[in-house]
Amino acid sequence: MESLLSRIEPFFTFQHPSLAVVLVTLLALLGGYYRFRVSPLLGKKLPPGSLGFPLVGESIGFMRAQKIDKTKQWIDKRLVKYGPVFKTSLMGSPVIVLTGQAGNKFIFSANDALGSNQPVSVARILGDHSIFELDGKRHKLVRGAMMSFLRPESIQRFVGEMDAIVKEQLLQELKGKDSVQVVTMMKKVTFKVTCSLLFGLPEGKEKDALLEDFTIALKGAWAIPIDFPGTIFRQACQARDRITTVITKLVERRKKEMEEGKEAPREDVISSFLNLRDEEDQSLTKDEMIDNIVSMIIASHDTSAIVLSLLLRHLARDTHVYEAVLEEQTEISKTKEGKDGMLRWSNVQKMKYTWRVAQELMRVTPPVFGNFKRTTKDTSFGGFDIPKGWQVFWIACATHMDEKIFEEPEKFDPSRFGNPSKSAPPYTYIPFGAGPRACPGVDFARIEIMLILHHLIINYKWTELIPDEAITREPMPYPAMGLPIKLHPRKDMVNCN
Ligand code: HEM
Repeated sequence: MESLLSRIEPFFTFQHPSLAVVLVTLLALLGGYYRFRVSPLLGKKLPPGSLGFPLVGESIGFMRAQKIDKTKQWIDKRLVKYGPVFKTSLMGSPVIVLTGQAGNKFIFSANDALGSNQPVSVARILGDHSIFELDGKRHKLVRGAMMSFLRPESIQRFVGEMDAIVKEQLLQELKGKDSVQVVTMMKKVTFKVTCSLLFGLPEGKEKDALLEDFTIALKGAWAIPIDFPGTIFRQACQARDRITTVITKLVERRKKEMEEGKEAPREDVISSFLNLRDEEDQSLTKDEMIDNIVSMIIASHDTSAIVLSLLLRHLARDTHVYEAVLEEQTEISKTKEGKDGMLRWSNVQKMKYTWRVAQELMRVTPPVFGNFKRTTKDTSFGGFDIPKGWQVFWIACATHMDEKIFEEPEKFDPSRFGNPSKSAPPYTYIPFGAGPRACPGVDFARIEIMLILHHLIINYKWTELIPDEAITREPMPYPAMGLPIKLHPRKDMVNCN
């Protein structure tokens, strides 16, 4: 009997135990996928669209379109095929794209079905405690600390200081040069302004290395989240780790100085974070501070650098707008308020036409293409179900280039702004987002952009060295070759204000 049993072959045998492990794992994954991804969707009316391949989704096509500045076309193709609400999958998450004024209003107004939650790659770079990930009381607490520096009343106090940093940096970047690469220069200047005014970061090699790491980290924030040697995402994660080390040292040094009773020359974001207490009198954790410092640096310097680079590109091509900006800035330079020759808040308030040019530029080429929210519960919009846990994506160009909202949208026309008869309806002009999570840095950015442009146009005319240089999005829209320009000085930078 025993020998008989030993001769009976089981119905199915595994020659290799590892094969069994693989099969069981696959079945478990499929079971999990069905239970968590498929079964909650049964019976729901999802918007039309394609989720593409697992994990990768439609990210490759989307990113390719970004690279050649054809993202609007990528969106338009889906708008035509599926309508104003459609589904896709980007950067590792299923996404519902909402377009148009109603879609924007649904996303931007206080809506308890929508929370903040970025795609996997963005969250890894900004950190789990970033303001972009926070909701409710914690979001209000951190945003309040940032706003204490970014509201107009606070900025007014340091416009002169900002002007001095801008002049010094421009002088350093431009002195003795007859050509310059605009993108690199603008990144350096805006990084210096952010780091000095908001964080008191000292000059030196560490600061230069930090700028390079921020550039790498930002590229990876919108990459496919494959953490494998050589991928953009892996490089970005490594850059983020190096950034964490530097900022941790900075926070610890400042904490020690505060404990020793040494006051910072001026209160900045780090000291404000260190002094912050929640309703239970608890301070922010170290990770909360680091993630929010990183988020603020990423949110602030690259966006302003883009607007400035694109402004210089536009002004080199559009003589009419260039002359009008020059005229306004020349007038302002004659009536500077500060006895020290620095521009002040009131001077910048007079730069009305120049700011309208920047606003029109951000309509045509929004620096932030769009952003993600995540549903905290099942919800619906436009007759479609949006399941809990899905990403919802708003897109600026979908309303910015809509001819029903902006007459002749392809035409560059700064007079759209400041003309009440042409003013855009709510939730349609959204380069800074809208609602309770709208960009808190809008005034900081406006002042910084106006100051930098003032000094450049008062001192130089410029021409592009690469005619018709294209735009690429990485994910921000930069001139593809960094916008090299030839400088034609009006007078010596050193003698001018
Ligand atoms: C031209 C420059 C800028 C543009 C176009 C811009 C655009 C935006 C956009 C579109 C959002 C997202 C809104 C949303 O998701 O609903 C945002 C958020 C944010 N921006 Fe800006 N930004 C600029 C400059 C700045 C500056 C200079 C700072 C800081 C000094 C800053 C700090 C932030 C922060 C902290 C958030 C998160 C707000 C929150 O979640 O409550 N930004 N910005």
